[in-house]
Amino acid sequence: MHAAVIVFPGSNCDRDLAVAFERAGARVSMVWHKDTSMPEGVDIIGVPGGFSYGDYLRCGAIAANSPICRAVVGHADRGGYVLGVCNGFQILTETGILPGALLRNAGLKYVCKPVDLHVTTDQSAFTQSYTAGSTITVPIAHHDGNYFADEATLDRLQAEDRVAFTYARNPNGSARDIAGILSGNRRVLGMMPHPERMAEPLHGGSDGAAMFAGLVQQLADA
Ligand SMILES: NC(=O)CC[C@H](N)C(=O)O
Repeated sequence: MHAAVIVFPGSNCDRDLAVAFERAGARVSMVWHKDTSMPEGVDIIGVPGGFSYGDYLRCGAIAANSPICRAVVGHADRGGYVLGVCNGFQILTETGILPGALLRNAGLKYVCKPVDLHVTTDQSAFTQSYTAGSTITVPIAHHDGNYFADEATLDRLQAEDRVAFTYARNPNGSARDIAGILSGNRRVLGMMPHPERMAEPLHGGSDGAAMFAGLVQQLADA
């Protein structure tokens, strides 16, 4: 399984994401934001967390218009897999690959701490290694993690079983406690918490590792 991890100026979780994929058995290519295409045979694109372009004008807004993001959109349009974590989730909403937007945290503060997440669905390559209804612990680290979408979009996400994770205790004001959502074809996941930062015992927990293991298993079989 071949994963590409995008590197923007200001990314700070790109290496963490690459290591999480590698430890699960994937081959990883790092791809610079000025590139215009993916390496041959990429199965999944990881859009990492961080502060792409210094979070100007809004988190993810400039990255969404970077040269490489045209290739990310093309990959998603062709039914390819994409994982966007934190700033990556913000970038995926800014490109329109995923619906909604990430607003300033309700408490107007940067929040950095482990949080409990409910796994809402196991019906995706990202969440198949978890039990639906179980609770996992994964850190958050963001100031713009307050998921917003109009009521019709939120209803549709829930009706289509596309809410992947919800917060056990909402840390940022997200609508309906949403921490992560899937695309309509279930091949794109955007989430604010960082599974790659809780992926081995030295991180203080390894609940995030099952996501990468599940992806490698599914995409190796594909
Ligand atoms: N860890 C991250 O990716 C942070 C994303 C963004 N810079 C924010 O603070 O909201």
